[in-house]
Amino acid sequence: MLLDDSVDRVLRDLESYGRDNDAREGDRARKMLNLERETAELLHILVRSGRRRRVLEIGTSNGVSTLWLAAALQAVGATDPLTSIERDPGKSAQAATNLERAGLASRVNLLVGDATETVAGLDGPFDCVFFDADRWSAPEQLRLLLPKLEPDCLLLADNALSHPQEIAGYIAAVDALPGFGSTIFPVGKGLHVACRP
Ligand SMILES: C[S@@+](CC[C@H](N)C(=O)[O-])C[C@H]1O[C@@H](n2cnc3c(N)ncnc32)[C@H](O)[C@@H]1O
Repeated sequence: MLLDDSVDRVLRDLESYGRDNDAREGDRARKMLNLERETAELLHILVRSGRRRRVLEIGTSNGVSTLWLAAALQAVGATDPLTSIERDPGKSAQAATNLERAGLASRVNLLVGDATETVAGLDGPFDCVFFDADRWSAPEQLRLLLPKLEPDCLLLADNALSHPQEIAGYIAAVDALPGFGSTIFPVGKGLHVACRP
């Protein structure tokens, strides 16, 4: 079991809520678009086994992946909170409630705003970044983050297989970075994983 029962219960509720909401909502902006459980498990294991401690998430939605990341940080005893960015204040407020329910609120700093603008104002350093917002702006966010990444750094991005054209710019930008190696895990919508060992 990767998670405490209390956290797992909240996530099971959110999975069911997200499924129903996204099936009902015609407006994409109102969908939760949560990470699939198997992708979230992989994310959790990578962060936890790699003992990541300074993690940034781009694209909170209502907090499904945020809970998985926060639980990984709790498991490794990280002292810094996860930073997570979302432009929709309503979704971020839902994430705050969900983190509270899971007992993980103190482990996350939720920021509301455009990801690129917000990233420009962050100090870092980060040893892991999870990109899960719009894929077009991810290369610019990566560029802004480069001086704020620790030498030992893990970069994660969802939708590598579901949206290959949209994510191509991000993957090309990672490939152009000296010292990084990467692969795509064919899980869920495809998780792109890059590290600089
Ligand atoms: C795929 S969902 C994130 C799902 C979330 N990681 C989870 O597992 O629950 C993408 C989210 O990113 C947000 N988003 C998209 N583009 C953004 C941007 N440029 N800046 C900030 N948030 C953005 C959307 O509002 C949406 O809630």
